[in-house]
Amino acid sequence: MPQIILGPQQHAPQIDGSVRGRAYNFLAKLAENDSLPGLHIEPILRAVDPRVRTGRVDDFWRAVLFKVQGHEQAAIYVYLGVWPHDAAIDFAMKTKLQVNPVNGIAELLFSDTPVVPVTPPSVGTAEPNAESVEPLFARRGLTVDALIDELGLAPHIAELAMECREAEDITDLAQQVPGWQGVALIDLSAGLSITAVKETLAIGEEDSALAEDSDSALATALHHPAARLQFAFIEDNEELRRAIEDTNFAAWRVFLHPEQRKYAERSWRGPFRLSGGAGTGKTVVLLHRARNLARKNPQARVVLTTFNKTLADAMQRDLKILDPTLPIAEKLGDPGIFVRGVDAAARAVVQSGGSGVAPAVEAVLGARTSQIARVTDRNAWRDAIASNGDELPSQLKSPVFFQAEYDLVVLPNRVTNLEGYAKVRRPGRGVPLDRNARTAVWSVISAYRLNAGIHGSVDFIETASIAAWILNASGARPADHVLVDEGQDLSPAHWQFLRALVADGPDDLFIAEDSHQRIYRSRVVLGHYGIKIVGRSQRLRLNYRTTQQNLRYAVSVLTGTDFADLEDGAEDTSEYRSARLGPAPRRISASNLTDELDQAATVVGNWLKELKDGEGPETIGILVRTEQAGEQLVRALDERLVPARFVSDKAVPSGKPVVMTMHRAKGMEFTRVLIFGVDAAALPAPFALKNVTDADRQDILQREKSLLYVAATRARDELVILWAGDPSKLLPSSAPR
Ligand SMILES: Nc1ncnc2c1ncn2[C@@H]1O[C@H](COP(=O)(O)OP(=O)(O)OP(=O)(O)O)[C@@H](O)[C@H]1O
Repeated sequence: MPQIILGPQQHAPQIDGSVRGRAYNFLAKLAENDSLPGLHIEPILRAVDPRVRTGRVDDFWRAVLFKVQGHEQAAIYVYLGVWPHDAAIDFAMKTKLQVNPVNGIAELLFSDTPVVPVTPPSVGTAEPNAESVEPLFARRGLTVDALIDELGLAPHIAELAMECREAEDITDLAQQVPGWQGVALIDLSAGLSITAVKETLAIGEEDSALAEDSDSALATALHHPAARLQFAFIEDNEELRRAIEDTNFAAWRVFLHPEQRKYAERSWRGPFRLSGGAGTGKTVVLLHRARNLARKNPQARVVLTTFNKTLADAMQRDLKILDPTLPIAEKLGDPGIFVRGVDAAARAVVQSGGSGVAPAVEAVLGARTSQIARVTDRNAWRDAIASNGDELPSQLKSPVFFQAEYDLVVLPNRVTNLEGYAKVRRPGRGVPLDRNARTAVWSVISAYRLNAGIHGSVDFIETASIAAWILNASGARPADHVLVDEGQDLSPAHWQFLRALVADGPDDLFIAEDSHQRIYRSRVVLGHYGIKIVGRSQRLRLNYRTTQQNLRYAVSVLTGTDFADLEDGAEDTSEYRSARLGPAPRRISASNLTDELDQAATVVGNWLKELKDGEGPETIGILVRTEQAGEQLVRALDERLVPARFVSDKAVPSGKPVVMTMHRAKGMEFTRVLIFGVDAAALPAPFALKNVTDADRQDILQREKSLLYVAATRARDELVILWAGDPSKLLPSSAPR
């Protein structure tokens, strides 16, 4: 059966729903049998490319396609869109599908225009003395010949690129150059060498050898990972229908970056870690990988998990958008993809743990009732300190200290009594504790556990620890593949649980994380919990969400902070890059709270007026540090006749701008973002730093910075930062360009 490929369609006219429907019918028939006479697949006399065809969609509309016939392969049809009859012939006459002679990537050429119509970059806009500044690529030692002969850029694009003075000019050019060439320009402007760019685009030395003008060479060139930034292989009619008829068909569903594709498809002998800055498509990779694994083996039990329920629900929704036919498992251990927050997945193990639960509770928490149906009250540490903390050194009288000590030391080491706690090693905990201090600390931990026992409750981390014990004791491994998002915020007990879900082996664990976005917990070294990454770790750097301006601002929030990833290595942000341009982030200083609320109402009110057709008010996000501040802000906006809705743990409803905490905004995105209340007095949050040890203080400050980074990277297009009085010290002192 013929294979349909959707090629670049930016040259085709917009068509309405009924024409889309007919275009789909045409392509569906073509995919079944290309010799059906009603299709009228016609070559065009004197066309520059003998492979070009038109096909009859109806009396008025014609499809333009290329027919590529590989050896012993079914015909491939590359679809470029539909045009009115004469315009279709005209377009078909001058369009050529070829193999790039340098790198073996399939590409379109037009005989009387450049590869794409490009306006010259606005050279020299960036600096007042720009005339004297050498263009960026020349400063980097690049030449037009190298861009053409070594990389394979189209000559007119290489020449324009060599004229660009600054990175913005390159981005501007790249935005107009679809496919791999645009991506290559962004990579070069971020400082990558031509060799490194070729590596990210999966261009090998052997690729140019395929650059002959044969059908089989073209078929190979269309499969090139970099060609697939523009040419999408459509696998069945359902996918075809969605791609043609759905006007919201999102690029992430088919046009993966070669690196994203590699991580979605490749197999590893053991756990793999994919790190990457905000918006680099880590979640997209996980969704594609889950689909690939489920398709490769329909009996496979794939667990797709993340930090919490809201993010898991969003992943499940997107998985269905990606492919509605995917088998979603409702029960852990069933074939298909089981999508849950990590705590819900642990609960599922405990709930079905039967007689294994009581010994697990005893092994993890010591002797107590095995009633664990309830969740321990969030104030339980405070209460335990109040009742049993008299002997504690004052700097340890803090729920923050106990939560971290419990997560990082007590639970992962299965400490159940003072003897155990007196001996346990506490690497990385900062404050050393002598025997007396350990006794005082243990007294509080015992009280915490005793109270929870009386209430028949456990906290989330305890549940993960109990679930891990149950699985390890029984040897049951209810998953074949575990895919994890937001790994930077999981605790050791979570990792012990995830490790226990799946046997050691190929493609057992795939972990996406960004240590710059660690906002909940202390840093964890995976190797301590049986997850040996050893060399199986890569990084994504191209941001698909945020404009270059917003990204640069967000990264400048991080500057000066020494981050480390889950494997203890340093991470840097120097090659983070974005393929989009937009307005510079606006920083607004208000004189007092009333002024700040007025300014917020003005910003959001204006944004509401600017919404385009099809853009709902919920694409505006207003991010705050605390729930209380959020609820207060909604009331104040309401008084100023600006509608808004505070969203905490539910999915975001449509119809109004959304106010939420910066924590809640993790993993989300908005077209426009206002970060409200970035005052010196509010960020870092004073309550977070109350009664903490010096060691914890540093880590909390780092997390508060990361919180601001998370908030700033939620914005696709516009970002406004607003404060009253003095700005937070966590903000960069000046706005980057
Ligand atoms: N190949 C792609 N083509 C088009 N859009 C993409 C692609 N990959 C990702 N995106 C888009 O970029 C945005 C960010 O993707 P995603 O949420 O997967 O990133 P992330 O790395 O998980 O981000 P974060 O860490 O901030 O949660 C989304 O809107 C997604 O649809």
